[in-house]
Amino acid sequence: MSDKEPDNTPYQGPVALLTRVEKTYHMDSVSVPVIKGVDILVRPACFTVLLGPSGSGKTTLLNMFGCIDKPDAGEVMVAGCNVGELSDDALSDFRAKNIGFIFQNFNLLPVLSAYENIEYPLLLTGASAKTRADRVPKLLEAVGLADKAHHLPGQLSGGQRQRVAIARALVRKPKLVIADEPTANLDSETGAAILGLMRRMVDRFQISFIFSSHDSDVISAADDTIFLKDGRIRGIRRKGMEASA
Ligand SMILES: Nc1ncnc2c1ncn2[C@@H]1O[C@H](COP(=O)(O)OP(=O)(O)OP(=O)(O)O)[C@@H](O)[C@H]1O
Repeated sequence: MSDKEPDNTPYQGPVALLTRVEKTYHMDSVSVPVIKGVDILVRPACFTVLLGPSGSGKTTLLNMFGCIDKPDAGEVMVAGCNVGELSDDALSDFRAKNIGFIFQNFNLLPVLSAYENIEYPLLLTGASAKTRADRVPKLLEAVGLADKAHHLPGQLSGGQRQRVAIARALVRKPKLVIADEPTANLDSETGAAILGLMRRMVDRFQISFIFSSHDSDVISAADDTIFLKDGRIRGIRRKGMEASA
């Protein structure tokens, strides 16, 4: 019998992985390398933050995780799939099934109620009325908006709109949720509440979030923080583990 301690670490393989990723933008005759050989691993049921100053490449990297943009070199794996090998149609299906998005400016449909905004991605994928009626109220409750189901976005505060957007991002049970500076348009108190809500959603639904910010206050909510500068990783901090360069 082995006297080795049982391994209780929750890690079960990456939800997403960038390997030696590079990206250069070309404008007229000028080439600007913006991502210069980056490796990032997103662990299951973890909250990962990309932290870096403006222009450091956060959005470019999130677009690769979100299969919106492709690297010039390197590999992007999401939910065990090498997404670089998918056709455009297969990529759209893959994205719809596996990835949820949260935007800085919420991107809600103004003519739909909170309930209908959350339900909309399910309608697009042909989910049954039963699935929709099961999931939408549960998510409204999870984000603390059960009493605002029939409000239009214009009748909600910024923080409440972002709560709707979070519920919408979760409704198809994605493996990965991507949020590009989701608190940038909120005051600091509301931003902190949204951050706390996302943290709770990671724990409750066991989904991985990757989030960009230039505000170092977000580190306390994160499991993993990736420090970026000039398109390179300058450090990684995993909660409970030693920092590495
Ligand atoms: N479509 C594009 N064409 C040319 N250059 C681009 C394009 N998109 C981004 N860039 C440049 O790439 C670099 C990285 O941009 P990116 O938006 O990824 O940074 P960021 O860290 O998200 O910045 P911010 O915090 O300001 O949103 C910047 O210098 C930017 O000007």
